[in-house]
Amino acid sequence: MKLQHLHPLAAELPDAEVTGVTADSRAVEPGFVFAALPGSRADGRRFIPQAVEAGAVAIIAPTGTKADVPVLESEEPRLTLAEIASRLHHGQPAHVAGITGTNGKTSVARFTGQLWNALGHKAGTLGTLGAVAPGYDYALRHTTPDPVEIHQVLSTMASLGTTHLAMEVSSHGLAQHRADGVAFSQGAFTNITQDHLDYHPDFEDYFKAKLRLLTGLLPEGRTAVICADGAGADRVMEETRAAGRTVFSTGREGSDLKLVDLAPTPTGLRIVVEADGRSHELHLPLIGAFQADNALVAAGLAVTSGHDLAAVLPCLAEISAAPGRMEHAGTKRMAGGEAAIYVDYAHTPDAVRTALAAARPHAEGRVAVLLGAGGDRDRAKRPLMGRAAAEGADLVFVTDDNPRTEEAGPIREAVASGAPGARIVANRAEAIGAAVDALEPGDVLIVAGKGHEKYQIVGDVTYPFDDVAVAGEAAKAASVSA
Ligand SMILES: CC(=O)N[C@H]1[C@@H](OP(=O)(O)OP(=O)(O)OC[C@H]2O[C@@H](n3ccc(=O)[nH]c3=O)[C@H](O)[C@@H]2O)O[C@H](CO)[C@@H](O)[C@@H]1O[C@H](C)C(=O)N[C@@H](C)C(=O)N[C@H](CCC(=O)O)C(=O)O
Ligand SMILES: Nc1ncnc2c1ncn2[C@@H]1O[C@H](COP(=O)(O)OP(=O)(O)OP(=O)(O)O)[C@@H](O)[C@H]1O
Ligand SMILES: N[C@H](CCC[C@H](N)C(=O)O)C(=O)O
Ligand SMILES: [Mg+2]
Repeated sequence: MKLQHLHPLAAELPDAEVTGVTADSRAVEPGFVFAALPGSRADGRRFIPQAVEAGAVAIIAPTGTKADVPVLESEEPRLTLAEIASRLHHGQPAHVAGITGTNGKTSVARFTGQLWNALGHKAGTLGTLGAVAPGYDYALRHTTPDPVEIHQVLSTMASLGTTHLAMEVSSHGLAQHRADGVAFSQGAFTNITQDHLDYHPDFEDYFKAKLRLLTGLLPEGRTAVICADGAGADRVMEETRAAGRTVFSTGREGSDLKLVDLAPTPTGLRIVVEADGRSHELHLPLIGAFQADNALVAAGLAVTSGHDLAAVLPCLAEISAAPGRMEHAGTKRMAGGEAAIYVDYAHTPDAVRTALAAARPHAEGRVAVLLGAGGDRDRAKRPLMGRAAAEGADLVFVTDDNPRTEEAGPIREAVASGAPGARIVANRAEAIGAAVDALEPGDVLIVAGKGHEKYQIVGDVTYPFDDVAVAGEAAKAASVSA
């Protein structure tokens, strides 16, 4: 594609044939445009000489940047990169729902994809679990990858015939304009509570970043499905309406798909929903009351994408949870009865609270929890996660969860400072073993924080580690044989 046709900022530049775009100088090939972005660890402008050496024909960079090749000077270079990536790797599924919120994005994306597939579409998902569509499965390092990767994935999915995509949009992704080149047809907002205050200067900045999906990236006149329950939901709905987008609200406080009753059953949740002036009773094959909120947001996306409620609701009976979200990992069998062990991806204070509340109705005995907190991430959430654990569980084990480049001991101490009486066991496998050993008949254990993750990151090394496998083995080892 011709450089001049790529972007208005290039219209007056000398012409060149462009073969690709990247923000990483190490990935530049002849004919590429290199986006030189000031970052948190490095300044991309330092790598302009290497990029030119490798064959870059133009540079995207902040206003005032000089180079030996033409420069697209931009006040918002990350936005310009996203716009150019979407033009170069053009084509996307015709219908894209963007999903944000602190917790529940992966679950909503997965449910929405399942509903669309059940309704006869070729649907995919993009987010924490990678990019997945019929005939396509691609691993991603980020929930919302950088714009070049987003548009390569979207373009491939479209060429494989995917018509509908449910896409998670993280606050980092929003703050860094990673998804600004995507044409969203619908938006969704699950909830907002504390996370990522290592990256966002304060909660307000985090809130505004998330809101931008609905008030900025989603075009005016489009519909946003919003869970009306929880702190912040009123403001999200108000600002979304004020920005000229239509709100479809769900949950106990919702007015379009209203949850009026919920009861756990041995295999899931029985819910009653009011919609279109009628009451509908449904069974969801999902463990955890919070999953009803996620399922209703997904149902809202399916309905507002053009399906009758009467067609959508029966499909909810067939949905399945994302791996690592209240996933049953094993059962400890003892002389007097059994104790169940679930793995859950709760890694924020609110998610820990929610997961433990979800476990309580399934426990005839005590609720136990095992948790840690990630290194190189929000430090302020650590004692709050500990406190949520102490308040929601009868037994707390604190251990490691991806210490990354931080010293693990102080992270454990910070979590435990919110949970007096917690047992601290550094090694995660040993901690899981100790927690399983402590279980008595009727107890339920939640192994929190890593969910589907198959690794433990210590320093810069990623070791294989799988909560589901380790907990399953521990349950077997601790069980009395029949
Ligand atoms: C804080 C953060 O989000 N940082 C992301 C951001 O990095 P950055 O812009 O600060 O990059 P930097 O390392 O300072 O480098 C600046 C620029 O120089 C370039 N560079 C660097 C070295 C070199 O030799 N040549 C070169 O061109 C880099 O490519 C970059 O463009 O852009 C990079 C390229 O896209 C990302 O890899 C990086 O993700 C870091 C590693 C990360 O861990 N991000 C996590 C926290 C994240 O994004 N998580 C969210 C949310 C998770 C959730 O709640 O679900 C996600 O969407 O996954
Ligand atoms: N609607 C909800 N309300 C509160 N907590 C929830 C909700 N949905 C999920 N959770 C909790 O959050 C955890 C993560 O869920 P999920 O992976 O769906 O969220 P996410 O927003 O995609 O997370 P991430 O930001 O890491 O990608 C779950 O394991 C559960 O503990
Ligand atoms: N997307 C989240 C995942 C956190 C999962 C938890 N296991 C951790 O490492 O903190 C993050 O990167 O903050
Ligand atoms: Mg996710």
